[in-house]
Amino acid sequence: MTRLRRLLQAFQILTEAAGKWTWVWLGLLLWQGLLPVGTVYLTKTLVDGLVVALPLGTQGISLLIWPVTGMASLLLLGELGQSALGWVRAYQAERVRDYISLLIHRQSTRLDLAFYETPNYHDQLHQARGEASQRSLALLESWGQLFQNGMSFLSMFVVLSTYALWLPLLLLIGTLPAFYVLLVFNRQHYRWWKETTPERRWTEYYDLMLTQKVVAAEVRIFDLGEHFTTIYQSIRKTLRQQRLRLLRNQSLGRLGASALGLGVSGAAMAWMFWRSLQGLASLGDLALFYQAFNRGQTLMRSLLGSLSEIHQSGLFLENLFTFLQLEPQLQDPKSPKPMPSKLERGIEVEGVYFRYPGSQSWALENLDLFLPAGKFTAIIGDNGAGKSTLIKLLCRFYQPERGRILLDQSKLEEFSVEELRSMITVLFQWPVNYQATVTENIAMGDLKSPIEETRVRAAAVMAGAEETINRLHQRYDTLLGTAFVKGTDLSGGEWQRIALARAFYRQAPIILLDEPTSALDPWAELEWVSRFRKVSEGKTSLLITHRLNLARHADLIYVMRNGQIVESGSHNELLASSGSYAHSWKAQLQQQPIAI
Ligand SMILES: Nc1ncnc2c1ncn2[C@@H]1O[C@H](COP(=O)(O)OP(=O)(O)OP(=O)(O)O)[C@@H](O)[C@H]1O
Repeated sequence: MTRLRRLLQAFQILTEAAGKWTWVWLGLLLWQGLLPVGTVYLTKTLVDGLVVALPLGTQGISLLIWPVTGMASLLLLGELGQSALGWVRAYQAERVRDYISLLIHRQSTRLDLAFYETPNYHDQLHQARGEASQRSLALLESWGQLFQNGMSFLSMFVVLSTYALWLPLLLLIGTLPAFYVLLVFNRQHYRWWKETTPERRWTEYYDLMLTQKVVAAEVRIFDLGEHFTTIYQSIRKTLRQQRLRLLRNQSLGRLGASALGLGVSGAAMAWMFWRSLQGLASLGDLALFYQAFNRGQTLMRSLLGSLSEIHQSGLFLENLFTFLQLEPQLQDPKSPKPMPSKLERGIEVEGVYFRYPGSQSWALENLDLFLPAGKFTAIIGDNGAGKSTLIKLLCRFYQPERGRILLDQSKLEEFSVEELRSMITVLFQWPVNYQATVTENIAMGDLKSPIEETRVRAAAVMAGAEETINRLHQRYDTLLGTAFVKGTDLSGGEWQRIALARAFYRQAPIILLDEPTSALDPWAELEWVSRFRKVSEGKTSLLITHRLNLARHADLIYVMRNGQIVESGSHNELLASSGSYAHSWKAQLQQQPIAI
């Protein structure tokens, strides 16, 4: 029942994708489906006409004019129908492929970030994406064939039942073993395909390691090419052997089933010859029977073949539907609170505990902190202290397991996720280098409104990216990245400035920056921080950094360790308290006299 519902769902997707062309397609299939019975009848008329006309010599020609003209017209119309069907199918195929990609892409961006943390999600995505459009098209094709061949078979069924009712049944029985073999193989193949998803994803991973620019330099210097190739080939070998074994078993099964089918048609033909020898059937009857039985058998085979294809495609499409039905866990409340346009009090994090999905250890453990509205706060801390995790929670990519985060005294989950995120601009620790022009790279910070050149330039100035941009051959119109023709690459620090400009382009009241200067030199860093103070005036900003030189400019500094705040205060207060901040500050002074 579920399977039937799934098949109807798949059909619905296909009609949504192809629109009115689905009906044109069905009309053409009906037409093509009815053609064979017409041909069979005309063959009988022609043969019977020939039997009468031949003894009359040339005078008998008039008896043959209609059957011959009819036959020629049918053949011509058949060809026309076939060409039209080919075109409509190609059109549908394109639409269906794009529509399914659209569904998958929309769903991928709708789901929580947490989904990306689990291998299960990647398997599901791989399964949904890998075969979805291919299988939907196969389903479309199979339905078409089922419909067309079903029509033809029904008409042949009527023709054959005029000789004996058991003949069509014999056709059915002769094809059943082959159908059974197909069903069994479909299941085996699907099970194998699903179970080996992780292996196939590993091969994709090694393929990327061998072909992508980001890893090309390391692969060469550490001579990893042969290592990755060997692993790739070894996984592929196992997969290949398993699949070939499945195919070999299927071929053997199919061979046995076909032999049985041949036996059945031989018996039916023998019966008909016997009848004609007894004078119970004319020559035309014999020709009609031969054609009808022969075609009937082919039709029956492809009919059952289509059913088996539908069964198989249904199995594969199950993954697409499972994926499309995944629901984000972070849902908007029924009636979200209106978002304040400006923060009055600030953001409070109270007793927050958080573990990443599947992880046993706390990334944040009883975290308490306050980001005052309109102030510049900095967090410093060891690697793995939980600083980036805090940013992810503030953006509501995840939900704390315990504790709460308040924005102007309302819990984050009381707001709509989209509205909350539009209040925040973020520079992540590893920003994305988009293969797009400089303007687009910056304007991607806020594509909700049309791109404004003046805003783009202002953001570039704020991020200290203008000098770099002015050096580029087409300035703001230069395509960044080298994956496409005419693209230009930037240095790590230059890319970071572009990403920062993107963050500034979005004029949001909350600014979260995760190590924004990690790729900048110390001189640029100091210049950057004084500019940032001006840019962020009146905004609630949080800076995560390992550089005490930057943190010291903040109104409030937190020191984080093992998911907790261990020290807090202004630069001077922290120095006076002689804790780990003061200790690190002194150590840094001794090591980096130039940077201060
Ligand atoms: N996606 C993840 N899944 C599981 N654990 C994670 C994930 N991301 C981070 N962690 C773990 O959570 C803890 C906090 O990580 P986080 O990235 O917040 O540290 P951080 O303070 O930003 O470190 P760094 O200074 O190195 O950037 C670490 O122990 C880390 O191993």
